[in-house]
Amino acid sequence: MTYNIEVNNLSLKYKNFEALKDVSFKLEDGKIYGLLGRNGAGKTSLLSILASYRQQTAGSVKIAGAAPYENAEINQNISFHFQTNYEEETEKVKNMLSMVEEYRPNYDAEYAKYLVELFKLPMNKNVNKLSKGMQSALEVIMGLASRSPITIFDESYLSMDAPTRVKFYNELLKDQENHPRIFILSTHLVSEMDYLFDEVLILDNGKLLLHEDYETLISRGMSITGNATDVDEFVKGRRILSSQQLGKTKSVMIYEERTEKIENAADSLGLEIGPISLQDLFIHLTETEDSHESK
Ligand SMILES: Nc1ncnc2c1ncn2[C@@H]1O[C@H](COP(=O)(O)OP(=O)(O)OP(=O)(O)O)[C@@H](O)[C@H]1O
Repeated sequence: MTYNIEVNNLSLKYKNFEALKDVSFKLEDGKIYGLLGRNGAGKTSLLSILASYRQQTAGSVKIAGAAPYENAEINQNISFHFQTNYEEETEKVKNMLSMVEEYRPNYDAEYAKYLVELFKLPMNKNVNKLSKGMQSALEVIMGLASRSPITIFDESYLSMDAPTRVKFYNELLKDQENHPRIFILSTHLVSEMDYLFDEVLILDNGKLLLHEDYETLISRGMSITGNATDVDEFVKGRRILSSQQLGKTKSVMIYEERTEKIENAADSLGLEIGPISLQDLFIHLTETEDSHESK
């Protein structure tokens, strides 16, 4: 069975506040999705609906062709991991993992053991006695070892130190190759994690701003650098994301497909075309009025 996700015209209201507005997209088996958005954009709200922690106010969600809410068969195949408060959790690490094994049909105990050693987690320690980073590692281990067809990490790696996060990224890519499934990774660590994504979804104020293949998205942005007058002439009428000037040299980021025509035009003016990062695109595409004012 393939666990593709289809979301149509999804909306969510908390009393009168509309956290998600008419969101539609499709996610396919075997891909890693990056879910980006400014604080309060609606990422956790959306993920909570996909994982059936919440029910939408309007619209539909279909997973493997059926509505997931209160559907036990589907829900046992969706792992949702977020920054959990484990203050009250007095179980030992090994017991937590045994509990996960019981309700995740694809759980691989051998793989979990390997991950526990990789992340150096003490099996016999109570979960509430672990450091924050170790608790994050436990979340990640539970998520990876469950091998759920849909695995969602909502910033669950945030407390890990940088080397541990890299271990997680490497492991995620390795395991995705051997056991492909849908991963959804919500993150603010855009520049650090962008290489993991097959596709990117950006939420902005509860709306889906874009859903694109990573490579296509990156090829849509570029920086144009050169003599300020020539750069200004070149970018006239194009979608400008940002601009910087140092003396007579100007660099402008634009949002437009990098075609041969553009390359030739820039070349004839002696302008340099450079790539821009997903982080740059994300920052400028989700810029608000107040961030313009603070410039
Ligand atoms: N239980 C709730 N009751 C009322 N409003 C809520 C509730 N949960 C979230 N919201 C609001 O919904 C909006 C979206 O919140 P959400 O947590 O989904 O955003 P997010 O993109 O995950 O943010 P962050 O990056 O800061 O974690 C915010 O304005 C938030 O205040």
